Amino acid sequence: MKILVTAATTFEIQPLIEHLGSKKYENCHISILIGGIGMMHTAYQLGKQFVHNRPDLAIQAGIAGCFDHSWEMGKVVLIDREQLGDLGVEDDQSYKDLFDIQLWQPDQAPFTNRQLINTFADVPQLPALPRAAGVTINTVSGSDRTRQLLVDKYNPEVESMEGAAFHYACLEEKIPFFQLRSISNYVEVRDKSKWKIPLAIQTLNEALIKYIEQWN
Ligand SMILES: O=C(O)c1cccc(C(=O)CC[C@H]2O[C@@H](n3cnc4c(=O)[nH]cnc43)[C@H](O)[C@@H]2O)c1
Repeated sequence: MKILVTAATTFEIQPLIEHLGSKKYENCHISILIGGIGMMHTAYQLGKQFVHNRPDLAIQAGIAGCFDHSWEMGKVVLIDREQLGDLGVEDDQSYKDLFDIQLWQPDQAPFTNRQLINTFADVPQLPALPRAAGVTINTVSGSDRTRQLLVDKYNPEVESMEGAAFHYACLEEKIPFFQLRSISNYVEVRDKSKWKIPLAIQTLNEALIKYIEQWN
């Protein structure tokens, strides 16, 4: 079993990297790919990786913002669907995405009804974690206007900068996959002092290590 673990930055999966150390698992081989922040880097790195070293399972792990203030920081979720939050056109006061202006069709592969859905088919021993809807953007949302636009249009629970690119690449290549996100902040008017990045990294890596240890 070849498992690829990918993250935007080394920082986010450093505890996993240290845990793996020189460990050898009998039943699997784990590769790490640091793909960089954002969709462009992620798509390029994954595309290259899948050509040269196609995994049996791909896992994307990272921190993220959440829209619901009742969620606790450090909550870890599995993303079961992704949408692109800022690929489109401005039309005076309104924003239209590529489906709205019919450049893309709602069910064009690998989209289903405008979404990049993970059915988790063929994922072995899927972690029993809450599932959530993701939206992926190029600019971390930091205003009430943008937050409301995304909520009204996509009804997301979690925001990241890489999720949709990962879903797209895995769906296109038919590689079983799952995306783990740990909440580091609320999507709100930007106040970096409220972000809980160390906590989110800790809980993210606990979930990752728990999953990987099943193969020991
Ligand atoms: O502004 C800063 O000083 C700063 C310092 C460290 C990290 C950041 C980020 O914006 C992290 C982006 C990174 O983490 C994911 N992430 C985390 N929270 C969010 C969010 O609310 N919206 C979108 N992405 C988020 C993202 O996937 C990136 O990989 C800033």
